[in-house]
Amino acid sequence: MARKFLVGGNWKMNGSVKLAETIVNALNQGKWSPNVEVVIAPPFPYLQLVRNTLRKDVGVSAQNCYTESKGAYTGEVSTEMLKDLSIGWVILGHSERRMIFGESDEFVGKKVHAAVKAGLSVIACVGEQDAEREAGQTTAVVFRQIKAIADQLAPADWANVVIAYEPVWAIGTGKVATPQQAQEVHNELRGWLAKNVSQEVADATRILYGGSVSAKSAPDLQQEQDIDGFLVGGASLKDQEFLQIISSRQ
Ligand SMILES: O=C[C@H](O)COP(=O)(O)O
Repeated sequence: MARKFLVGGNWKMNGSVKLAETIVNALNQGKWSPNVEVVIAPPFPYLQLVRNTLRKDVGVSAQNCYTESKGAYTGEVSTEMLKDLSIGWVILGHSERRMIFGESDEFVGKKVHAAVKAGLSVIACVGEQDAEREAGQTTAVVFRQIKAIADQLAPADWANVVIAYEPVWAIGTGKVATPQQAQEVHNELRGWLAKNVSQEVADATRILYGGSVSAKSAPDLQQEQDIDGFLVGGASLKDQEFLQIISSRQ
């Protein structure tokens, strides 16, 4: 089954009105293969500006949301608010949320459930830390993380979930996983879905790679069978490089 290649740009806590305008203009004028879907994830304050000015065939994503639809949760943003702004996507379980803000596997699973139930599409992140890879625990860690998500979902919910495999040691370090390293884990994750959810879900679910993706590394990475796209951090803030990454796939 053909899975449409997806390139996501996660700005993290970076950007400004000016940068948002620059990236929107570049994407609005950009040309790429119809076989590639593009989603960008600016910080909350820029979501509306970006959604209102960006071409409609490019998705806009939040970088987080809460499990509840409204209430006394100071500082949080609900799925309903995202929908109110016509934001169709949310990134959940990013390693920075897990490590800096202490989000547990279970909490990430609950957020994914809440977002899918609200009708949002989710990019759900998993990935091991350096020491875990060194200790031979990569598979155990990503299986534990994906299980906590799957535990909250019905098989049909997977139609709106994309997995992003982001080894923590490769994020923002310039130390990109080799295509073989990434392919190996993507294949394990797909196998996990086949065994624990269904073969159909395993075949249809897109698994993105994230971690120091650049215009240089993208062409080789995208050739791997189980790499269905990228979640790009730093390079998504550079409009021309981001366009080059999108165009690495035909
Ligand atoms: O969400 C994106 C990833 O954390 C990758 O970030 P990076 O491309 O800056 O390494």
